[in-house]
Amino acid sequence: MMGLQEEEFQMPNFKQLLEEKDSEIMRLKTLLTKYVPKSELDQMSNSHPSTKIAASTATLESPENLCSQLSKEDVARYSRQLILPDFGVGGQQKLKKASVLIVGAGGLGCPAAIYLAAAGVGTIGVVDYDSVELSNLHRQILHKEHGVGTPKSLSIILAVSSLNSSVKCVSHHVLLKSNNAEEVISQYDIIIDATDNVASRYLLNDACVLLKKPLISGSALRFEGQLTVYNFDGGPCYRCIHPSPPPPETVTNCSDGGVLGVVPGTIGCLQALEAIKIAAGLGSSFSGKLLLFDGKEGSFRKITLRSKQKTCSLCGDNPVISKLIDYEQFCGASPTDKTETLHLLDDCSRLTCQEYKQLKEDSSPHLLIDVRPPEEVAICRLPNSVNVPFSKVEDPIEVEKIRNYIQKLDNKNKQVFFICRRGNNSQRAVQLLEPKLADLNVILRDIRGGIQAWAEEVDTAFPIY
Ligand SMILES: Nc1ncnc2c1ncn2[C@@H]1O[C@H](COP(=O)(O)OP(=O)(O)OP(=O)(O)O)[C@@H](O)[C@H]1O
Ligand SMILES: [Zn+2]
Repeated sequence: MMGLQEEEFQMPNFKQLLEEKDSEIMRLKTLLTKYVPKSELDQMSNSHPSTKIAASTATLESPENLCSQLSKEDVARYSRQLILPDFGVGGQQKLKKASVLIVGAGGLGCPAAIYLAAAGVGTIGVVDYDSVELSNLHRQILHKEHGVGTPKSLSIILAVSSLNSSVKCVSHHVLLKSNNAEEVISQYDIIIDATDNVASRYLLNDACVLLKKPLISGSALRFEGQLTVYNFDGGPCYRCIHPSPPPPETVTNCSDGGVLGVVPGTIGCLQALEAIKIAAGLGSSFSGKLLLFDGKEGSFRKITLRSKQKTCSLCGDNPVISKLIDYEQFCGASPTDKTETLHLLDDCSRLTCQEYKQLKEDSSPHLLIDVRPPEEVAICRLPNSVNVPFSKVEDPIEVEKIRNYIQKLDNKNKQVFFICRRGNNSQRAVQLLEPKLADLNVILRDIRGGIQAWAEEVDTAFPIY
């Protein structure tokens, strides 16, 4: 390792040495074998080395030329990757010239950004409209406690530039939408999708196909992650694989499903790796392939995807999409819809947190059923609530249990309240149980906004998750 490093530090002297001694020419040629194809070197040996090498400088980017573009600091900083046989000075130069846009400064975007900066990608752009929250810090590892409340895109570029001040960092504090996506994306060579919603996936895919940019797509939920590269090297685009979006209610986000921080960390690093490979001219291992990572099993699987489709409405033979569309309408959900708010029940079947608080203070007999999963109930719960997870609310054993609780209530107007995290499943539970408990002459109601509204409106010391 040291040998190569030392030789590269001496590069500026090579030209002079070349004119003086043939032995030095041989030494230079040995070094050249690392960067110049053998056929080119053979041709060089038939004529005067100095002229041949000068000619090759223009076309082949000899190390002499390449190294003159890397500063002494660059050589020292990147020395461990400069000596990589398939990467070398040429790869480093390409990285330095490359620009990568990371859309989403969250669990995937943070690790991707920091590894790209460490590797020496010339320009890194970061897009995010959101600000740092405390619940981000377990996985969005470039944001800091003192940065809670600051724009995520700014927080990332501060971390990136303190690691590598030679990287040009650009913060785009915007929600990427149809009206601004092309303007931002067109400024970069490679795009990383580190977002968390379907509308953004289609938007990025369409913009990348229209602007002919490779798209490195990642996702992570619970213990599992996925990675693929779209619109690269003749491979499919996102629409080739998913011509239409999934129903919004079938999509789970990290805020509802949970995620272990290392999982997006792993996928974000792999996104950075693919970006580095593409930028350095090494290609990608995931065009038309999907990586499935299972953190619980500790397994990686790579499967082959459907190839690029001739019938694809975007990248096929007769495309019908020639400009960006309204993705919120297309997907039935906006990129900022973190949580759904359902209105399933009439007002008379709903209670506000304040009304419930009053009822408790009046010691009015009632039953409070918490329909969150036990993992969430273990985080926090209201006193005297019973837990019947929503997934089991129609289970005959659970229904029987609820009937027994109700029968033990000793007032005439038997009141049963349902609570969940945000007030959606509690409404669904009322709807499902009303017919099953009709014979008990009982009033079923839900608590609007759930535990979260309680924490925000009634008891601010109550945890929010
Ligand atoms: N169209 C978009 N334009 C800009 N930023 C986006 C867009 N879509 C998603 N994002 C950003 O992508 C990031 C994705 O991060 P991540 O999946 O880790 O979840 P989160 O939204 O920060 O957290 P949580 O889901 O826990 O609330 C978010 O910071 C979000 O603001
Ligand atoms: Zn396609």
